[in-house]
Amino acid sequence: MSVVFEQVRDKYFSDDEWEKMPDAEKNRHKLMYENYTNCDEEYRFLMPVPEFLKNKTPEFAAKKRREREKRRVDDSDVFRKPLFSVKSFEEIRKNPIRRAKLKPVNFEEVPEPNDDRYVFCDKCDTDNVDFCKKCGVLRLIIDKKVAMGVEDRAKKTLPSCMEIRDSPIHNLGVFAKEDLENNLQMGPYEGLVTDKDNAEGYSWKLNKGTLVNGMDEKNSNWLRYVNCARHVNEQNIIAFQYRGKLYYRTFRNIKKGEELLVYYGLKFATELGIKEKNYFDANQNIVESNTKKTIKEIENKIDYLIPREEKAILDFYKCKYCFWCFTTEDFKLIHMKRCKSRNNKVGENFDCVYSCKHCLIQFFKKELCSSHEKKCLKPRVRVEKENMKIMFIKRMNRSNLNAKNVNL
Ligand SMILES: C[S@@+](CC[C@H](N)C(=O)[O-])C[C@H]1O[C@@H](n2cnc3c(N)ncnc32)[C@H](O)[C@@H]1O
Repeated sequence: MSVVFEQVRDKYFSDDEWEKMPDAEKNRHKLMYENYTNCDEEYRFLMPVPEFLKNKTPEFAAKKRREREKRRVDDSDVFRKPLFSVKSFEEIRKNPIRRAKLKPVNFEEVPEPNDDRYVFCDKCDTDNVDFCKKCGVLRLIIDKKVAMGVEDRAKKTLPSCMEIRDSPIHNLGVFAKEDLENNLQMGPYEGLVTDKDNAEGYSWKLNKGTLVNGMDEKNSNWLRYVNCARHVNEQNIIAFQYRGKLYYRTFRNIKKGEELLVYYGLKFATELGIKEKNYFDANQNIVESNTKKTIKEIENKIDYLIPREEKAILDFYKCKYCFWCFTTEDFKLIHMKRCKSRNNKVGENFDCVYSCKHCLIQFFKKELCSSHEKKCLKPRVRVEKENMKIMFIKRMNRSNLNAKNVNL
């Protein structure tokens, strides 16, 4: 609104009058006001005074003043008031971009372990990661230590509790020379690791797709002689994969003289003439095994059962200076080159070594070993996935190890 309009309104009209007045009328009043006030004072007396300029009584002037005051206050309020009403903090919608920049919330997504870290426990009937917390790890039957490439290596690795001889099933087989208990672990199945299928019937296929071919007797172990069971009742061991390797284990007690028999899997077994239907047929002959010996009895009696703590001493590749143990000869040699104890030849002064019962690292001092054990966070565990997908291959035919094994 122009200044002249404001002057006319403020001085000569009440707010109500001004509001109701049409724009043309307001304009006319403005022009009359300008003409009159702009006229020289000498000649102004000649002009008629416009009507609206005349009604400026004291009451009217006081009323106009009040209206002006009120308007000023209202106008100043416009600047003080926010343009929008203030919402409570909760109601304010957060900016999604800002929210994205917030620090990550405090949670962790625990990765699912690999399939071959699950172990099925017969007793508890549960799948466990690494080992059954109630029943512990499986006990091992250790292969005899023979260098790779040696003539007849596979037979030479045979533990003293077994024998290899003619089998009524096929050519050679593995037989128990002693009563064997349930839950004994054997292996891993050794052989050439390859990507190619072969026709020999001595390969296991691992979950990742590679094959362990035990055909070559110089580069495999005794597990290659284990035949396939013809019926569920004569099966006494099952194969399972643990951390990329294939193992066998007993799932019931085995009598002295009994042949060790595993199930090769549906496809390969079918190829050998073992039909799935007959395999699980209850009317077939039942192979009995009533060998019930306490673990203590067996442990005390036989030399091939190695308690976990001793395994490191006998089976692992040991640095001759410091007694650290390694799972392969190569690792051991690498370590020995850098071994801190090499110059002192510390190891030569000790007849006895102490191994950690969790991770199998060895120490030449008992105190060192026990202090390590307290801290050791890597309990050595045996893992078993009985519902496995490992396959035993013969002539391009792959066969899954039957999941029914699990239910035996
Ligand atoms: C891993 S080898 C077992 C050892 C074999 N008996 C030997 O003397 O070398 C697998 C081969 O044995 C034979 N075999 C194993 N179980 C069998 C079964 N139940 N019936 C027929 N042949 C079997 C098959 O020829 C198969 O290819």
